Amino acid sequence: MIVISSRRLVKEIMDKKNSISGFRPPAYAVNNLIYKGDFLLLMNPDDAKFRRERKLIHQFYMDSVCEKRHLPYIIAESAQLMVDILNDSDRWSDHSTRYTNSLIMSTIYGFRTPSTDTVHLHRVLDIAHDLSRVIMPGKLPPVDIFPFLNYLPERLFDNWRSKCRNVAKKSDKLYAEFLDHVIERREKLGSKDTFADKVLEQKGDDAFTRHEVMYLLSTVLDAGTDTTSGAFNTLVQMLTQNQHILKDAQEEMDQVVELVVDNYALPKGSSIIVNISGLHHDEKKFPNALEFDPKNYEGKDGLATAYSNAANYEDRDHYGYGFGRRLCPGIHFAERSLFITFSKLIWGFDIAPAKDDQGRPVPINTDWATGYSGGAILHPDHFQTCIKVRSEKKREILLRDFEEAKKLFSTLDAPPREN
Ligand code: HEM
Repeated sequence: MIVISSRRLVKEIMDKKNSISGFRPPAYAVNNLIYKGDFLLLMNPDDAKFRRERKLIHQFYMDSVCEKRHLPYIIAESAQLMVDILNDSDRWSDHSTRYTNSLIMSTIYGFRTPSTDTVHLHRVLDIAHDLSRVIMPGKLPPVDIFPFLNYLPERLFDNWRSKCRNVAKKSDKLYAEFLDHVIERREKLGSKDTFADKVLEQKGDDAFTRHEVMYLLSTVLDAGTDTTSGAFNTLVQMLTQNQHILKDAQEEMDQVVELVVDNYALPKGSSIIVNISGLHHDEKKFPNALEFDPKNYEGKDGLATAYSNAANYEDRDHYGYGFGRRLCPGIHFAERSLFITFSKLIWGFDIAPAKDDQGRPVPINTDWATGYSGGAILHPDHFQTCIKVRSEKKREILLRDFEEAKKLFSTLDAPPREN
């Protein structure tokens, strides 16, 4: 096992030698028992299916498509997010989950998640929760390292096989229902130019099996949901704790936005772990690395896409979207989504620490070792914050934006009913 904590080595190994470093170690339980070989994140770059899937994702979520097709949905969904926060600020985090789920669902399947009560949202979250409980470190026997464990009765290891199969059953049911909704719609109305339509339109050698389609779509759904809401929730936490940064950002926004709202040998087969946290806390690069300080990125005015493949490793901004062969194919989409929601939030709202009975700010645990948890993606643990609209005029603009967004929402399907 090799751990990399240097920008230069990330460039040399993960980017330049990506035909070697983009492989994945085996993960029998998840890959075979749950996803039956159809989980993109565990596929290897020499697998033709990996290349076909990444190509389709890239084609549908690349820069120009985001700009033309997806941006109106990002703007419309973020308008609802702002109004949801306006009306129900205590549940801002639930609303950010609804936002990310609805946005990606509408691009994949052509129906949205209008409220935090929408049934399919809870079914998606429930499966993600079951999955993270099954794969939590220590829960599965290390069959990838000691294959003989596979031959021992599963009851010795907390019935791990049955647990994986149960997750697969629940997940198969949900993603089959989503897919059938699209297939039925295509029979009646033809293509709605969603990601599912594009995948179903693949012909001949490029055609996917039903199971492959279900899990290509669900991978994009999962990869695009928790990641984006995790970033949003962490921003709210950092702004709650760093009032001076919020004020500076609001001042900047008010000036601009009142007009428009809108040399190592790597043994073959080694597992390489890029120490992203270490890279982001490198004191040579960021002397105040433990502070939330956007000034560390001063002058980097482009989206992360602009720096993700920088020839000089020192020019890269951050590694949040990965690197090389496995660079996040949703980067163009996610960047627009985060830029728009972050800007609207800062422009429209004051975000301040909640106060206790004696008027003292309620402390927030931002220790990265103890204050964050989750499955594959870490989110801040629950914290108290107080979010209030900055002025009546801003409230009016946010409500007006939402009325405009409803026109676009009416072109999408109603969420399918559970079978
Ligand atoms: C803030 C938001 C996001 C962040 C920080 C993020 C980050 C990442 C990272 C670090 C990886 C590489 C994981 C690995 O090496 O195993 C990745 C992979 C991936 N991301 Fe994203 N992502 C985000 C949003 C999205 C969105 C919106 C989509 C879809 C539109 C998406 C689709 C994917 C897919 C399909 C993969 C798997 C690629 C592969 O295995 O080769 N992501 N993402």
